[in-house]
Amino acid sequence: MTVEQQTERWVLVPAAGIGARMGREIPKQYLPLAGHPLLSHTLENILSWPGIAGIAVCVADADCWFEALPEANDPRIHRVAGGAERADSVLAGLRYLEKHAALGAEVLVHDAARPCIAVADVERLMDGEAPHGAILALPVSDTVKQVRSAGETEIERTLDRSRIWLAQTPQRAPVALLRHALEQALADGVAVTDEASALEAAGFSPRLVPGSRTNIKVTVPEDLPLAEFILATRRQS
Ligand SMILES: Nc1ccn([C@@H]2O[C@H](COP(=O)(O)OP(=O)(O)OP(=O)(O)O)[C@@H](O)[C@H]2O)c(=O)n1
Ligand SMILES: C[C@](O)(CO)[C@H](O)COP(=O)(O)O
Repeated sequence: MTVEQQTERWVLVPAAGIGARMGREIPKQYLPLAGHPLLSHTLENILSWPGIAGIAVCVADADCWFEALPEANDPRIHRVAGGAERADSVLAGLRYLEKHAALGAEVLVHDAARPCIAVADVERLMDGEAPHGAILALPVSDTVKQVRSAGETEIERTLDRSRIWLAQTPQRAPVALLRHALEQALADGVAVTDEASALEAAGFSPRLVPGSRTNIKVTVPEDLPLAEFILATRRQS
């Protein structure tokens, strides 16, 4: 008889951003969404995911809102100091996990700003092995244009959209592998806007798992009513 070893699984939530594109006084993760702070929705959602050992939430040093969230008292939730950029916050969280999670543990990195993630999508992402990482993503459905440089509006060419996917979170990887890859990528000056970018820079090819359009990243003011609509529709179904 073989005894299956269950890999310990943690969630890391980067929540130390300032939400500049939202243009409000307080960071977007604390703005009210359907009567509760946005981050409360995200954490409530994560707390319902199956088989999660703990959740490291990376918040800014000067954050004075986190402790007021009801979820902050949940014993599975651990507050970690974030960093200047998203990648710095994730790296701080990974270093925390290397001290507190079991050896060989896996992490699901999920943006605080994505409160509408569906549990069924997370379960699909967690299905099977992912030794080199796996991410939720969406194949693009629009025609994709490229310009010569950022800010320009003159089209240079149309890209082959059959090969283009939009990255979402959660993004899954072994903690140690991702920590090494992210540290190296930052040291090499690689632009790391998600976890997969760091793994790619290290020569790995993380797997794409089709996600859902409803897993929006709340970024600009128009996203708030959209997120409220998605959450309300889900409660009714
Ligand atoms: N130094 C940072 C910057 C971002 N994030 C987090 O990374 C996620 C995705 O980033 P984004 O949506 O870009 O959030 P902000 O950086 O806050 O937004 P903006 O770029 O508009 O300032 C968010 O949950 C955000 O809180 C973080 O933990 N640490
Ligand atoms: C990680 C991410 O949500 C995947 O789409 C995204 O890259 C975060 O980017 P941002 O520049 O921090 O908005």
